[in-house]
Amino acid sequence: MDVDDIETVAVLGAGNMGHGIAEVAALSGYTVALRDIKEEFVQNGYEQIEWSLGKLAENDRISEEESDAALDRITPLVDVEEAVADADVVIEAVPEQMEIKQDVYGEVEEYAPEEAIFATNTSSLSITDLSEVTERPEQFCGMHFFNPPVRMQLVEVISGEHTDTETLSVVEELAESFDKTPVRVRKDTPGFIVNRILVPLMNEACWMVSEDVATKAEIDSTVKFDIGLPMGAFELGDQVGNDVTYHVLEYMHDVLGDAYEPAPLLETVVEEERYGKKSGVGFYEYEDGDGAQIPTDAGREAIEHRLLAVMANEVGNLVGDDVAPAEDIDEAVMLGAGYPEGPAKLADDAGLDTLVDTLDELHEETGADRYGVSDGLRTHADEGGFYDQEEDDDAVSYEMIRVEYPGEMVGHVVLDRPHRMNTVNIELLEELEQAVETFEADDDVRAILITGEGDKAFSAGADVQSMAASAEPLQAIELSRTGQQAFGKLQSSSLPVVAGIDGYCLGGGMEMSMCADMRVASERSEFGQPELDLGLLPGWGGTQRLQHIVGEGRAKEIILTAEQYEAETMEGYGFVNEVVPNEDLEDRAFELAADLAAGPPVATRFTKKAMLRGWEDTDAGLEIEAQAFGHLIGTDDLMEGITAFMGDGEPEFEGK
Ligand SMILES: C/C=C/C(=O)SCCNC(=O)CCNC(=O)[C@H](O)C(C)(C)COP(=O)(O)OP(=O)(O)OC[C@H]1O[C@@H](n2cnc3c(N)ncnc32)[C@H](O)[C@@H]1OP(=O)(O)O
Repeated sequence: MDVDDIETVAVLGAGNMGHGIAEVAALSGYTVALRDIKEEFVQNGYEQIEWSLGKLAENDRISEEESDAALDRITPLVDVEEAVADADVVIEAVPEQMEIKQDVYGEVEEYAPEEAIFATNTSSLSITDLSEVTERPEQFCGMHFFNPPVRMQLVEVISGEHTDTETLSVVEELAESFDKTPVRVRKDTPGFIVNRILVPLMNEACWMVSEDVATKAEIDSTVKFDIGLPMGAFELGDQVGNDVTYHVLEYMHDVLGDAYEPAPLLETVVEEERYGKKSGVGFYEYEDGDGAQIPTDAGREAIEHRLLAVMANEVGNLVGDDVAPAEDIDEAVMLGAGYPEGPAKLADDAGLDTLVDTLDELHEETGADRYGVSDGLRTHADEGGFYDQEEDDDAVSYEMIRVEYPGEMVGHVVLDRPHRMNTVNIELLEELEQAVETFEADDDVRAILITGEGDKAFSAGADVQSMAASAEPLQAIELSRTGQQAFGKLQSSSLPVVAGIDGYCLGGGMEMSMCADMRVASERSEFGQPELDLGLLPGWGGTQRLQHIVGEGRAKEIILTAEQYEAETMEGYGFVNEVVPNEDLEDRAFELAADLAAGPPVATRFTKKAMLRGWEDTDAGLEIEAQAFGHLIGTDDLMEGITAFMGDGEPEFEGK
């Protein structure tokens, strides 16, 4: 079967995952049969889809017509025969119990066309075992979506023992046609990739508390603010559901052995039905407490090493068993769990030798199987890392941005952290500076275009979480200077710069766009300098540059109110040169950049220089800005602002 042959997708199970998958398939133009065992279940799923499509339209992610058309493509059904009779692909998302799934496949096998592919959305059962229930194990694979499917980019496509490669390729292409990123899991292993990394990490966090090695606060502070993961380990556990984690871990324990023995703390919370947010209490109290309140400064290096070592060991297992290469593991975990960098890269950065030593020491000390170093980790430690260390040191490599050459003498920078709203961290600043230098040294580039990956954000500003991790005045002054310098390089580039803005353009993201010579924005874009709401000030040039573009009055209004502004308003303020329909943004921004690239390079350069020099004494202003940034980083108000942001609350500033 070819992906182009697929017209009809049957989704079995209209629960959380099932209705989400049906919505994604319908949005991509497929005819969808959504089936559940009872009319009320399937109707409920259908209504959830209707609500979600309505939200997408309300937020301008899709048009009303697209929303209506997607809903029209979905037929809610109870009858299995009717649901699968015309299906080219059947995606099964029924409850995670072998007997239920077996029954479903028994029925489906009877009515589905012979050539139809079966894909299961299981997260914890063996693909091979499930495939053997059917008469088409070679046409059977895993298609593991993340929750909620409409928002999450990753789909793990898992090979069972009998799956043929054609089936995997078609399902990967199907995932791509859903506008998702498939990552192939070459072997059917418990937890596949993402859970195989996350669940043992969670278990190790629990072991540390169970053994009085560290407190929950110390561990979550280390995970969130030192390692820089999106949530603390316990915070994430409570979010996912501790019963779910425990269930997956038990399966790993059964199949993979004692290295995956659940920690007593995890067993206790599950026994006591402290499942997390959904039950009102987990590791933290939600109903009767303030939820996860994680201190920014309680992290410890020993905890960091131990967690990274356990994570590296799992990467070693996956790579060593040929489940996936390091690049795929990193991509999956970044997309599926929102890690700023993948686990293999994090482990390489920490040094595999050090992590192996940590595991060896723990193994000797405790004798616990989970510290036994995996063959994959040891081999890669000997080679110097999971990634090739022999790469040419002079070669420029980018991780936070993409550098592209779309033609017409345009050099294109894509801010490439869509899982974190293209937020800006120090590495991104450094890479941006490097990209500008590379373009300037390239005779074939005459204009720079900057856009953000995805349709949610050009950039939501500085990565608040990584900023909170360096809450020292001197570090903050340095961070402010680094941003000023990188954005300054863009502003003073001899090449004309166009910013193509689609979605949120906030804080540091807006400060970056201030350094472009022209800004074109989609209708749905929103602008703002929310820094004062965080107890900060725009520290990457915003206090100086904005007033040059929109005048002092508007600049003060935007910065002091910290409000968000629509693209049209910002056009009126003179910040945006042109507002275009959402779907035209990319083409129009490129067209504008190509137009400027076709202009006279020397005259363009001198024009830019003259106009920039004509500003008043900006350096003095920038110095004050950097000093102020350093001063603010140590204030209680900043912590209040960041804590409120992380916890979705309203800040109460005290002026301290
Ligand atoms: C010198 C420069 C200083 C600065 O730039 S300071 C930072 C200034 N920027 C901000 O304050 C913007 C903060 N973000 C927001 O207000 C909201 O987000 C948005 C309006 C952009 C989007 O809201 P919604 O659509 O409801 O999405 P969501 O669930 O809030 O965000 C999606 C994920 O993106 C993370 N995120 C968004 N902005 C930032 C940020 N600036 N730093 C770190 N993470 C950010 C969130 O936490 C969340 O993550 P999860 O999905 O893991 O919960």
